[in-house]
Order: sequence, then C-alpha cells, then structure tokens
Amino acid sequence: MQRLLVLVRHGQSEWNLKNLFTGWKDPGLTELGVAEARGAGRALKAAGLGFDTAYTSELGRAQRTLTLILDELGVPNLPTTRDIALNERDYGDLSGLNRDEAKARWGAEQVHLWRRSYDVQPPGGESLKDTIARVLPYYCQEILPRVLRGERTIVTAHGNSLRALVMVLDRLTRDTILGAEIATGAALVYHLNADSTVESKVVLQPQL
Ligand SMILES: O=C(O)[C@@H](CO)OP(=O)(O)O
Repeated sequence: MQRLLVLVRHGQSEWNLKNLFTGWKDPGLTELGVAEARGAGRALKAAGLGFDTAYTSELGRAQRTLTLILDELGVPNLPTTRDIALNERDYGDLSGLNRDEAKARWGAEQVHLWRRSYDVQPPGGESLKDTIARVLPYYCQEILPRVLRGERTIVTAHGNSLRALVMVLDRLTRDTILGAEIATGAALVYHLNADSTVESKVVLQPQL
C-alpha cells in the first residue's frame, strides 16, 4: 500500500520579498510566489503523484498555494481541511519587523537564535518547540491516520510549521534542526512505512 505524505511550503509571500518577519500575519503571494506554487503543482504532476486529501493552515498564502497546486493537478475540488494548528510559528513582537533591522538592533547571533534554535522564544512569540507542541498532536491525530490508511495526502503550510514536522519525520536533533531550511515552493515527498517511520524522502523543486 502507498502511504504518501507531501509537505509543501507556500510560494514567496509579499513579506518574504520584503524580508519581514511574518508569523501569523497574512500577506499574499508575490508574482514569483504564484509561479512557485504552480511550479510545485507541475513538479508533483511530472512525478506522477496524485492525492486523495489535502490540509492547509488558516493563512492565505498557504491556502492560495494549495489552490494553485490543485489547479495544476486538475483536481480543484479535492477535499481540504484548514486548521490553525498548521499556521506558521507565531513570531510575536517581531512580526512585521525587517530581519536586517532586527539584526542591527539585537545582533545577528540573537536573531539567528530566535529564527532557528529549538527552544528560544522570540519576544511574545513561539519557539520551534512551542510550534511542535501544537503541530505534532494535530499530525498524529488527524493527518497520520489517513496516510497510514493509504489516503494520499498533501499539506501546504509554512517554513517553521513544516520544520516542526520535518524534525520529527527526519529524526533531527535540537542541534541538527538549526541547519534545516525549506525553500518556498519546495515539495517534500515522503513515503512512510506502516509503523509511520520514513521509507523514503525526495525534495522536488518547483518547475518554473
Ligand atoms: O517570517 C516568518 O514567519 C518565517 C518564514 O518566512 O521567517 P523565518 O525564516 O525567519 O523563520
């Protein structure tokens, strides 16, 4: 039986382009972001992948990315579940600030810790650990059972909410997660074993 799970980061957003911390703010996709989302759909189609069910966050950039992918795949009405559990990590008081300005104010090292460490919380926001604490139960209770039943599943979400899942799936540690980056429009194609461990992983870049 096929146990397919595909994780896609949304295409470039207006705030990715402006280099602003985004978190739970809701900017739209740029023109490039739309092309990346369509390109992710084309890459999945070229790989011969199809889906039975879809998940996305409560944020527009991930929802629009899913819509564009499903359009490219020719299944615009695929059953889709939206849930706040898949939202981006909440950047708290950093939301809307420019990353370079933040570095000038607090130092590059501190900003790197806020952005990529496992358990350092940005002021008023969530650490990756906090994000995992909401993403993982949702994955275990809602998404994984369907994948294990053979429902081919696509999830469009965000850099850090997907890093939370990747940390678990790829068995990364609090040290190795520091270097894990997911590009906009990238599709992580997982096939799982019956015990929910990873049988294989391939990263597809968007076909622009
Ligand atoms: O701003 C954000 O919400 C995220 C993703 O764009 O940024 P970072 O890569 O700094 O975690």
